[in-house]
Amino acid sequence: MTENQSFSPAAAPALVPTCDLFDRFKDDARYVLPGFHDFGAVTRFSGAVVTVKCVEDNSRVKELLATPGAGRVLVVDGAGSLRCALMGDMIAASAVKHGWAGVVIWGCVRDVAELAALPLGIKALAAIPRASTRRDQGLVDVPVELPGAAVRPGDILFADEDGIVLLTAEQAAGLK
Ligand SMILES: O=C([O-])CC(=O)C(=O)O
Repeated sequence: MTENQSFSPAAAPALVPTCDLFDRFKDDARYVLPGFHDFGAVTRFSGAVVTVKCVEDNSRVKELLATPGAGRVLVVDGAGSLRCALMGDMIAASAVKHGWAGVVIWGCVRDVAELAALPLGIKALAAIPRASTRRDQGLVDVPVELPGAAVRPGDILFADEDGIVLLTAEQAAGLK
């Protein structure tokens, strides 16, 4: 168990609109560049970040989303690969069952009709039927990149229809 996995749901961040976060923090906040789309039934979500860095191998994504999420958000740095999906309906259903607030994937998903019915925030680049090949590769809880924004474990992510904003835990604490 890592430090982040002890994150308490009672300390969940407020659901502040991303545009309000810009108005407050300006360029002291981090903004993910456009290109992500909503695939889950939840389009507004926030939570402390857990990270995975993996390329065309969703071994770590599957494992992590089968552990208690406690309202956190999994950020998957898939290097933007459009060649295969890093999450489908089975893994996403597991995330719901385990209490994750959302999953942001710099890469693809599949089973999008089923994903659209799940009470989970899901932002990804696109859909593709092809699944990834599990080779037991991938890094957990490391600094990762999304387009336009470096992401560290323990950051607080806010997502809504306007996009994705990242704050440090210290910045987010000031919102309360
Ligand atoms: O198993 C996978 O790699 C992705 C998938 O189809 C699922 O989550 O249902």
